[in-house]
Amino acid sequence: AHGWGYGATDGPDKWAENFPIANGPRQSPINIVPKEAQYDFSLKALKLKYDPSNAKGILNNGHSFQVDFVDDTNSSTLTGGPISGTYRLRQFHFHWGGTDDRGSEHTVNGINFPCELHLVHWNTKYPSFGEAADKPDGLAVVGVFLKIGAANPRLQKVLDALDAIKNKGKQTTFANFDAKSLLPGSLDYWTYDGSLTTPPLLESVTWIVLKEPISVSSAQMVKFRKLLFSGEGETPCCMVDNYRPPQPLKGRQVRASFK
Ligand SMILES: CN[C@@H]1CN(c2cccc(OC)c2)S(=O)(=O)c2sc(S(N)(=O)=O)cc21
Ligand SMILES: [Zn+2]
Repeated sequence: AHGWGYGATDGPDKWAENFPIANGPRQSPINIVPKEAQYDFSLKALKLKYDPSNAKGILNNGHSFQVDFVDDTNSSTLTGGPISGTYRLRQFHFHWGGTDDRGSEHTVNGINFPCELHLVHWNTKYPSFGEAADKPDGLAVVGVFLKIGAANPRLQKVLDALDAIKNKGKQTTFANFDAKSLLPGSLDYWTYDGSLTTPPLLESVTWIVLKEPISVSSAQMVKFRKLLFSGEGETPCCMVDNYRPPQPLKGRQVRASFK
């Protein structure tokens, strides 16, 4: 079965056995070296328009937890930035570590952050998310680093919902949430062509990684780590270190929207 995870026997080093694209030419995440990123004056400003009423539910999918959005209209969209056309917000989720010194997927000058937020959008030139997911311009994911500092009140509603979805497969309603509230003040970004960072590792993602992190406190990080990879009745296994390490750049150019 395509059971994959983040452990010693099913983790990132084993994914190529079932998903050979793991060794492909445009895999994610990557280490971002700001000095090697090329400023591209033609890159547009990111335009993120999110409607809080599109928030639907929150789910523990056994790899992370995700907040799902109704995506049958263009009321929550990403436009501008490095992409052309309109991409719809599908879900957001996080990756984090067992301790505050690791957890992000992208790194900057080799530095890990304790957590990374991904806002997943799909290209409306395709009829559905499923159709878009394996096309080279199918998905656009906005990545936001979380840095240890003051407690982030914008995260609290998400963290307070986690007690209800402790185990794999559990979900609950999650209404009226403004995903825009999770974004930092600056929308300066790095962008490059990449992939899903989890199986099926499809090379369909235009990555848009924001330069400015948002804050999270150590106490808030403890709440992420109370989630379980395991299902109810299984041996409890803490959901931590659910990140793929940086992958080879293989000649790709990372562009910057800022000087
Ligand atoms: C488990 N994988 C996540 C869920 N998804 C998923 C589910 C089913 C099929 C599929 O591809 C056909 C993708 S997803 O596309 O929403 C994404 S994006 C993403 S990340 N870390 O690169 O931002 C992780 C996942
Ligand atoms: Zn992700």
